[in-house]
Amino acid sequence: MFLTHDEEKMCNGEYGDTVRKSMDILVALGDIYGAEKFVDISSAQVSGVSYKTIGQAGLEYLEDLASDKSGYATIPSTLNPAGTDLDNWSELGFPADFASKQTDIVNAYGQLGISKTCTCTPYLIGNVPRFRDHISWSESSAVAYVNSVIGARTNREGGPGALAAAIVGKTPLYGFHLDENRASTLIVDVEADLNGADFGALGYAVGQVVGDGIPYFKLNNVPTNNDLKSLGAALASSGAVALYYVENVTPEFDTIALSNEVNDNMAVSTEDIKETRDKLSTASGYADLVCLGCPHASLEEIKDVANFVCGKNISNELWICTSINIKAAADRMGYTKMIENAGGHIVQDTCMVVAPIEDMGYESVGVNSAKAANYVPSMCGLKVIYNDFENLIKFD
Ligand SMILES: C[C@@](O)(CCOP(=O)(O)O)CC(=O)O
Ligand code: SF4
Repeated sequence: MFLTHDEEKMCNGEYGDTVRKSMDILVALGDIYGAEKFVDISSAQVSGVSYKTIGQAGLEYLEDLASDKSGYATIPSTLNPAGTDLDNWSELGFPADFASKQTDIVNAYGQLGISKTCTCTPYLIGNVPRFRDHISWSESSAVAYVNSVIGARTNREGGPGALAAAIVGKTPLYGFHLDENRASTLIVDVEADLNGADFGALGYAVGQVVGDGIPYFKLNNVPTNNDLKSLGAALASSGAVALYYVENVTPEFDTIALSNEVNDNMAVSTEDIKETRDKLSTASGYADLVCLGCPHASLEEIKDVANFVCGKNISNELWICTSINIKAAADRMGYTKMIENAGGHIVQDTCMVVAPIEDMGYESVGVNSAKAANYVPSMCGLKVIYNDFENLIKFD
């Protein structure tokens, strides 16, 4: 890999040990993937935050890096969801020993200069790259969104790679950073009219077929940003999708998307969507915990749930997961009160997959996210029911 004089100094430790270690990771990635040089980036999004997923070894690695005090994030950078609501963990029933480890992890990231905003939808709250910006993001659903809906450029980074990029402010130039690798590989004709959880089912079904390719959707409906958030998350979880196009909707659908001839096609019917929806559930009836907000909920999604539950009594447990910022906006709008008065909670910083819900007495989880339906059984060992939120919430 070609290195500038300054990049060589970073590699030689002239900017301190944390920068040197970060360059080691980035140069290794660049060598593996055949990058010719580095590119400057404008944003980082760092996964590997929950104590459930990185454990004691991850905590010690971060504390070690932070204690050196020789390297800090040089660009706007946010964190992926943590394993607890960082402020209200006790009221919500999170185990105290887990919460304490979780706080230590987030504090170590904070000492490294990463914003302690823990969310998988940073594009809703201020970590918002511009069209064609080079960035380094690691949450797979956020990668799919930012590449596809915003048109920024990122690979599906791992947590350590994104952290290293946040500190150095650069990433190796390869893969999805290059226009030549952003052409679509599969045309998807969607014959079904889609609503709500259908978008996740579509993403799940197509992700299984396309793998790490780039699907190009022809839809009957004009999707909302929330629909695109669900679609991309599902594509990135059943497949390894980093980028998709929707005809007449997402940037570059009429330019880069079709710059190579696409020979693969698939059609998705109403019956396919129904079958996929059914397949995503491993239980029936009502779940004891309904957990919405995968990826983290937008204010509009919270508003819809608030209006739906207002004035009623919810008899299963309800969490709507989101960022601290959207929670604050929901508080001010009165949505939080409406949901709490009905017996539900807005839970910030965490989610049903990275929280230790399997240790909190729950057995089945109701979700309207195909990504969550895919991961809750494997990462939490719990049963899952996939449906629109209106069909998951039970009232007295
Ligand atoms: C499942 C996921 O959304 C959350 C867990 O990731 P992590 O704990 O931040 O590494 C990660 C991903 O899909 O990129
Ligand atoms: S599992 Fe869903 S809610 Fe949790 S971090 Fe991933 S996308 Fe966000």
